[in-house]
Amino acid sequence: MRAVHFGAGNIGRGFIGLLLSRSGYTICFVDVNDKVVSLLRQRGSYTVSLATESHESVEVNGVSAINGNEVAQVIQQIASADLITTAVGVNLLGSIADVIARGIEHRIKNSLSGPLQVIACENAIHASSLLKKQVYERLSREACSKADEAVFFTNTAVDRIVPIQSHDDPLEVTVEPFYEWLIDRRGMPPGAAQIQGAGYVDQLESYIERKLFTVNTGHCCAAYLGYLNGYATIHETMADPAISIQVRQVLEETGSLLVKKHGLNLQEHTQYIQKIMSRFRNAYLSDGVVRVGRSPIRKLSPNDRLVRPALQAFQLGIEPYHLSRVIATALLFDYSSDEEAVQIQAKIKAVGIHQAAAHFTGIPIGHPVHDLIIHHYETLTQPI
Ligand SMILES: NC(=O)C1=CN([C@@H]2O[C@H](COP(=O)(O)OP(=O)(O)OC[C@H]3O[C@@H](n4cnc5c(N)ncnc54)[C@H](O)[C@@H]3O)[C@@H](O)[C@H]2O)C=CC1
Ligand SMILES: O=P(O)(O)OC[C@H]1O[C@](O)(CO)[C@@H](O)[C@@H]1O
Repeated sequence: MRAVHFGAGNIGRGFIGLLLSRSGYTICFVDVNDKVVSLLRQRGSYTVSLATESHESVEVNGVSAINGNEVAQVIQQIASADLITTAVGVNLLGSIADVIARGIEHRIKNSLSGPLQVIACENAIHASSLLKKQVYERLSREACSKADEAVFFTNTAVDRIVPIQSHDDPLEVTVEPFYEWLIDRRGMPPGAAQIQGAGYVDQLESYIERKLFTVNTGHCCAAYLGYLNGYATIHETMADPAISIQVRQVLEETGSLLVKKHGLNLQEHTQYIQKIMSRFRNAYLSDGVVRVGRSPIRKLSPNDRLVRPALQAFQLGIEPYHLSRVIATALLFDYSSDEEAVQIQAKIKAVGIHQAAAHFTGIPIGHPVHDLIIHHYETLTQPI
């Protein structure tokens, strides 16, 4: 079985590559980082170590790599692949859609048989459907109808914390021991092999929202509060009892929404929250608040981990008081090396917080949730 994986970064090597290799796939990584590509090519392997006391590690062997700019070679790899996976960042899916479309056209033109499965392992709701749309925009109508029969874009939810790495070996990647990879059973090619360690579910939306509104909402809550309070890492931030309480409050709020919307069992969900908070406290992971808070415009967008649960909660009669505070802290994230944080600060300066909040969240001025965001923003920025 052959897989082509776009994005040989932290999650690509530390999670997706590892599980695919264990399941018997040979993996060809496609990346635009020359150093990573040439090292993977030279060695054909890399090390994954666990963020635990014993720091156990495993070798991932039999991998190859291509630079994403070597388009003809990427197309050749897609021609013979059973599976394409991605972990490049949801906003970058458009930059790989072209070569994937060309690979699919090549398969169709040369009557290469066998189904091709495509799984976009990004932190977003229905990222594979988004990638499908971007790929189909680049295909002829005839190719689209052929692709309908042979190419299966399968939605997924991926969960494993893999921070920015700082090893002497640039390929080594340290990951937390926990992982969850859930795949929508309905999007599977008939008779396709299952990936060992992944779970296959029928109602993916509830799992994606459970993960996005708990792991990712809680994580960015810790990140933005940590940043505002001068902490460097999530672990340090979570050791501050006042912040830990606020993370818990926001997760109780999203928990009420998830229980009401998806009928989750409250007791089980409470345990899920406890597990997530203990993952954030892992002392063997050094995860910077600026990594977890990265790309605040994406995180503030209407379908992401903050605004989507806030508006859904509001619609179900739950006041998103704590979520609104996290939104306000995201608007206060002024890290100068983050391009999106810089854009947000420039917008606030240019048009004021009321309009800027409406612009980034899509929540109009005058909406009760907008009022709540402004209330928190003003409280947080009040001189002491
Ligand atoms: N790191 C984590 O803990 C988790 C990350 N994710 C998601 O996985 C995705 C990747 O995140 P990370 O691995 O943390 O980021 P990363 O920055 O470590 O890896 C992204 C990789 O994609 C490569 N890339 C960029 N443009 C490309 C292109 N056009 N073609 C091929 N490769 C390209 C980059 O060079 C980099 O190696 C994001 O969507 C993130 O939200 C999901 C769950 C966990
Ligand atoms: O990768 P993103 O979407 O920028 O957000 C960072 C988040 O993703 C993760 O990397 C993995 O879920 C978390 O560490 C964090 O919640």
